[in-house]
Amino acid sequence: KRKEDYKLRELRIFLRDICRKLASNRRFYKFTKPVDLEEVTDYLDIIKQPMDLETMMTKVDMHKYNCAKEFLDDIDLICANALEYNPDRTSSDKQIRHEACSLRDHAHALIDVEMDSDFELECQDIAKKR
Ligand SMILES: CC(=O)c1nc(NC(=O)[C@H]2CNCCN2)sc1-c1cc(O)cc(O)c1
Repeated sequence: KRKEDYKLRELRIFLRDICRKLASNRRFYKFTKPVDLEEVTDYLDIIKQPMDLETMMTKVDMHKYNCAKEFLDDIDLICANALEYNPDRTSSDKQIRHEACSLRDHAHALIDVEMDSDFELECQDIAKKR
């Protein structure tokens, strides 16, 4: 197990904790599971790359993230998808856009507070090499 692999294991432990905290916040309930394509039948006509917190947890376990930036790119994707699928001036669309922006800001804030910036820079160097 190279030194790099110990760093990536530490990253996975950290990202699982971030994912758990976000998924356990009732405000982000709509983003915890893949959009139900039986219910939302036109979803894939509009959203080309669905993403959700359960899928992200699986990606952590499958070693798909080599730095926190890659993890936050998927959080930003969840948010962008919700903004794109819910553009209307209705209160329901406005509410889900608000929840999506809140998820994005909470995720970035959690990582900025809890993650050592030098550690992330080391992970980004590893990510570049892989
Ligand atoms: C996550 C998401 O983007 C989402 N958007 C919705 N939009 C609408 O229903 C709007 C779209 N504009 C017209 C009026 N209806 S419902 C919905 C959703 C909510 C859940 O509790 C679970 C789930 O899988 C998906």
